[in-house]
Amino acid sequence: MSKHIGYNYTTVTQAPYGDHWRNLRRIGAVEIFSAHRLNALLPIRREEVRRLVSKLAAAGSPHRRVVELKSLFRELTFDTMMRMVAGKRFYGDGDDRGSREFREVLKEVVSLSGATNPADFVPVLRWIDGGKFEKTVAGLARRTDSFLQKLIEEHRSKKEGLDSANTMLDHLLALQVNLGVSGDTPKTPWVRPWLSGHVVAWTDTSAVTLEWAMSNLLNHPDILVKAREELDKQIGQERMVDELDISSLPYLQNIISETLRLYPAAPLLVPHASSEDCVVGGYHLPRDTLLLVNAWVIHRDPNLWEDPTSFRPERYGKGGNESCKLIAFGLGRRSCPGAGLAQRVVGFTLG
Ligand code: HEM
Repeated sequence: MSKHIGYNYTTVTQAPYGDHWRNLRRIGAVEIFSAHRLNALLPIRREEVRRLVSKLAAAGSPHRRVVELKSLFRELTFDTMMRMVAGKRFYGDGDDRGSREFREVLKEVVSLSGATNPADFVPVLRWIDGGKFEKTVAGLARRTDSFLQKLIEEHRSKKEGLDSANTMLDHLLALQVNLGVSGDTPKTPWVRPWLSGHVVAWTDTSAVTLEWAMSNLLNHPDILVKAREELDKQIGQERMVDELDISSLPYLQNIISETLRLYPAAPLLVPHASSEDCVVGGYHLPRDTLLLVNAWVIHRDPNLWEDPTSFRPERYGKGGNESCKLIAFGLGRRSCPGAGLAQRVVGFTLG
């Protein structure tokens, strides 16, 4: 995966700690994930959440009907992502052949990401598998790359119909020009890896979290009632919640934390590798050892959590340090740079 999808270990998720990784993170922090940039893209998120609400209202009327939320959440997060990144939708009015193909490719990439290839751990299996896994991944990487290249060209030529003024891609391209870099060539291979790394990490994580949050709310009617009461008190029934209101909804935030604890979207985080000999939890790890962190188990450890398998948003409100024990976004320098954005999108949509 890291060789092909990860542009030979140069995406932010796959790059080893060092100058290249630091540059990618810095570009993200300053140009993309700063409060200023995220606020500028708020109208997109607001419009996409409104579209979801309209779809739900249309699907549920005139009589109560069953609505399949999973695909609606996936559409919402995917379109929000692609409009913020590239200025166009990939479902709805953007549902052409190219968009469908890209969605399919990304779905496969995500399903093969993480720790799914046994040959990465037992190299002899590579020989038994006859290189089939690698060929599949190399094919997916080629398709992803040609799609991203096309997107970059569309933005460079300011293709008609693109809402191009303030997208992440335009900021990245402007930065390339400002840095005096002539283009996204093999010598300066960072725009496509930047896009690829972030789009893959973004795909599904927020949609899965939304799906679990809704499932938990529906399975715990008492918690749903409390969440509604908080909304009515802080926002009122007349008005739609705005992303900016989320900070006044602590109970809703606790529901998201509890969802991420019991159902972390990346249950094994992202595989880490030791850059030098070290000791973790009393175990000696030689340099270059692959380390998987099982957040799912840690989040359900009875030594750390009271009544660990129950869904109890109240556990965060007692002035304790429960939320410090959450590692759903990782910890330290490799922790998720999209955590703030994800929490905004999930909170806003639930609200
Ligand atoms: C609920 C949503 C999300 C969850 C639960 C999540 C979780 C994670 C986790 C667990 C990691 C690995 C941390 C580690 O191994 O220490 C990670 C890394 C990462 N995430 Fe997220 N993420 C989410 C949304 C996003 C979004 C919206 C973006 C981008 C826009 C994003 C971009 C990234 C990137 C680029 C990395 C790699 C960071 C690095 O290696 O330096 N994530 N995420």
